Amino acid sequence: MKLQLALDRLTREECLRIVKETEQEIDLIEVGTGVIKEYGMAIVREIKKIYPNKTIVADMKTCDAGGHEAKQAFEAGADIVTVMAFSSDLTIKDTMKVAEEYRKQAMVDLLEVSSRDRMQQLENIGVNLVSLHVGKDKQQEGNFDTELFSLVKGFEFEVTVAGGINLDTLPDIIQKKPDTVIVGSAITKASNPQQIASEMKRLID
Ligand SMILES: O=C(CO)[C@H](O)[C@H](O)COP(=O)(O)O
Repeated sequence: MKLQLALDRLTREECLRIVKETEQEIDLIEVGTGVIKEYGMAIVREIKKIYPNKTIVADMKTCDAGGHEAKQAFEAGADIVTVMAFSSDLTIKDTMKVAEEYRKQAMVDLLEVSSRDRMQQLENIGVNLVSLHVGKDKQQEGNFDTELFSLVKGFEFEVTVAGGINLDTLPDIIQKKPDTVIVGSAITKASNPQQIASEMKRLID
């Protein structure tokens, strides 16, 4: 199981500091959507240059123009881009096609998807990497709940999970054996990010 650090609602300087403090503990670095909106592809390029051996996720949250946005991120050094599950199949297919051309990956974000029919459609079009995700706003009603795993039960997807995951909720999530756990605020807003990341990594390993 891998640990993905999500950099959201942070300045460039905060991003660089937190990654530096936690680099030994984390497997993947996610450049969050808001950070990309603030700094563009420049920050993806900068982080990849400093950490060439880390897998960089550009959380583009693409919902249209999939091929174009995927190309932008891969050209900047991203290894994985995100595309929304509720977008058109054509958008998802174009994103995956570009990912294949670059020998990279597209991750389909399941935010607000609750239908297993949609999961079947995603499987049918060749999706293999998905993210079970409770969005930041929705977290006001509760953080990631392991009930969400029922959406992917019986499918062969590689599964990542995200949505307010912290040290209290992590043990139950680990029981469900996702491939990757994505953690943002619990690490980035901690007074000692390295300590929290280290405790999480210990639980995951
Ligand atoms: O994609 C995201 C928000 O849309 C975040 O990356 C994801 O939710 C993880 O961050 P946090 O642990 O703070 O919820």
